[in-house]
Amino acid sequence: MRAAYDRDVTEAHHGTPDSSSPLPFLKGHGTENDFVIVPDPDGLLDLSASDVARLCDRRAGIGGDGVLRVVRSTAHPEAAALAAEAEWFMDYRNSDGSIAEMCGNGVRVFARYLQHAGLAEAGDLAVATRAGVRQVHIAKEGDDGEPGAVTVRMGRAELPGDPVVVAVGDRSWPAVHVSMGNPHAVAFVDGLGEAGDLLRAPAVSPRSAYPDGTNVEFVVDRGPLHVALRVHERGSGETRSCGTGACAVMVAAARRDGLDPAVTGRRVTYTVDVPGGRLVIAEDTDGMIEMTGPAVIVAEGTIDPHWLSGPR
Ligand SMILES: N[C@@H](CCC[C@H](N)C(=O)O)C(=O)O
Repeated sequence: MRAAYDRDVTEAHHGTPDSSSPLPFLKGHGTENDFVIVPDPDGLLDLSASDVARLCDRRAGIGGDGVLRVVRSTAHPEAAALAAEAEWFMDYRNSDGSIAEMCGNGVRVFARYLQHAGLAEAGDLAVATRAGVRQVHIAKEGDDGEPGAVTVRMGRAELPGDPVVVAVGDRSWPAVHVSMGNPHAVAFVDGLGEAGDLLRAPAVSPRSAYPDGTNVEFVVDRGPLHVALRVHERGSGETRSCGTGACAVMVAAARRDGLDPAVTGRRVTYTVDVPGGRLVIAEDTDGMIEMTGPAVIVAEGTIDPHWLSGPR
């Protein structure tokens, strides 16, 4: 499978989405936050927002919460300056085609793709993202053949401390404004059902706190150092998991619980349950946040370029 795939990447597709060459793709997920992975090592593809939305369409396309385009850093204008630190750039897009600064599950799935394609080995590697370079560790396969978990050093959280409010219908909750490179509003609720069907984005005020929109997390306690969340993602709707969201939740929960590693001098670790699984998130005394969880490649194939460039 890998040999055929390598041939596809290196020989079959070099062109734009409307060229006649088949376009290789893979499908992967991290705690069911799922992505269409598009290898484009030389940065030749110009995926428009509507191309991305079409790929992510769960009925008429492949389906995913977003697209991970895999580009050599040297071949992408936003990453060329990072090329000395990270060979590969994760060009992440939400399922509506919008660009986001960072995707925590995405970067773990991205690393798994590199390993799957023979472009990286288990161990440490660096990935360039719009939020900067992220260090990733792929654990070795277990004796049972299970792929090792993927850990990413997510950087430090920023908590501006401004009061924000999240509302769904006639219910509202005070929320914590957290940036993980991308924006989050974290609301502690009594039950995850309180957020309703989340078919539409919750209202967040003041809107000036989030000039570019935001991701919203609803959180309940499950036990000591253990929380669960639902998330409505900017640009993707409700998803089964959000890595940056889980990190934002971890930090908001830790501060609420009076735990700040920079003050206590002790690393703190939370278990964060998401609808699609479980993430383990730790904050170190220097503020560095590490997220660990599964990352899986489930399929690979080719996209018909005529379909992608066809009538909308
Ligand atoms: N699912 C992601 C976050 C993706 C970006 C987000 N929707 C945004 O617009 O900021 C994750 O795992 O972090």
